[in-house]
Amino acid sequence: MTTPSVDRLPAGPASSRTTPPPGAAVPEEAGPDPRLTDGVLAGYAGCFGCGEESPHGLRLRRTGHADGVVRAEYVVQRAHQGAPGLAHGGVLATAMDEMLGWAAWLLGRRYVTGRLETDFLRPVPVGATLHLRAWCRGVDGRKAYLEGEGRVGAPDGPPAVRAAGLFVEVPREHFTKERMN
Ligand SMILES: CCCCCCCCCC(=O)SCCNC(=O)CCNC(=O)[C@H](O)C(C)(C)COP(=O)(O)OP(=O)(O)OC[C@H]1O[C@@H](n2cnc3c(N)ncnc32)[C@H](O)[C@@H]1OP(=O)(O)O
Repeated sequence: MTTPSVDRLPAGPASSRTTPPPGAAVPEEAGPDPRLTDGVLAGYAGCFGCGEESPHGLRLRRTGHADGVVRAEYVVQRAHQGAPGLAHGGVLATAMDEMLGWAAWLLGRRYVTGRLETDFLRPVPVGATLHLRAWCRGVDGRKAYLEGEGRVGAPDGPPAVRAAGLFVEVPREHFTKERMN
């Protein structure tokens, strides 16, 4: 069995709900502002995507950002399997959610995922390093439109996952009002 050629797929997974409307501008990157987080999310160690205290988490490691593109690496762990030896699709979607979230927060406002769309292009083995990137395609009021991809083995390796998301700006209280403890 062969892996389908990604060249025959559409350029991105975006539906109309994750495509910025005409005229939506891409704002200047504001950089992570510690005042936005109030200690709630900045480098939150318990984060399943990036936290060091999440034992089975993805532990995404940011490798930098420039020109509006944030980059990270993710090494697929045994705890992240779906089929034997291969990453679970939901885990890969989580990695993309995290990446798009970072790209949104770099705009200098608080965002949460409203909608996440994912294309899975090829299987990703346990032990492989996924090279991830994400960027903003536009902002329209409270809505930010993000895109990203993950490539296997190298930044220019074969694409394994692509995502598009709609993130919605929320007030600080969003992160405290529904907490159970
Ligand atoms: C340094 C920190 C780094 C952080 C990285 C974090 C990465 C991880 C990110 C996450 O996973 S966040 C957790 C998962 N997401 C959530 O828990 C969000 C749960 N949903 C909500 O809280 C609310 O539904 C939400 C804040 C998204 C929207 O509710 P609101 O009442 O504030 O707004 P509203 O429903 O009026 O929607 C605002 C606009 O967004 C649109 N919208 C909202 N959800 C949508 C959706 N799913 N699809 C399409 N459009 C959507 C909606 O139509 C509307 O468009 P218009 O302004 O044009 O009318």
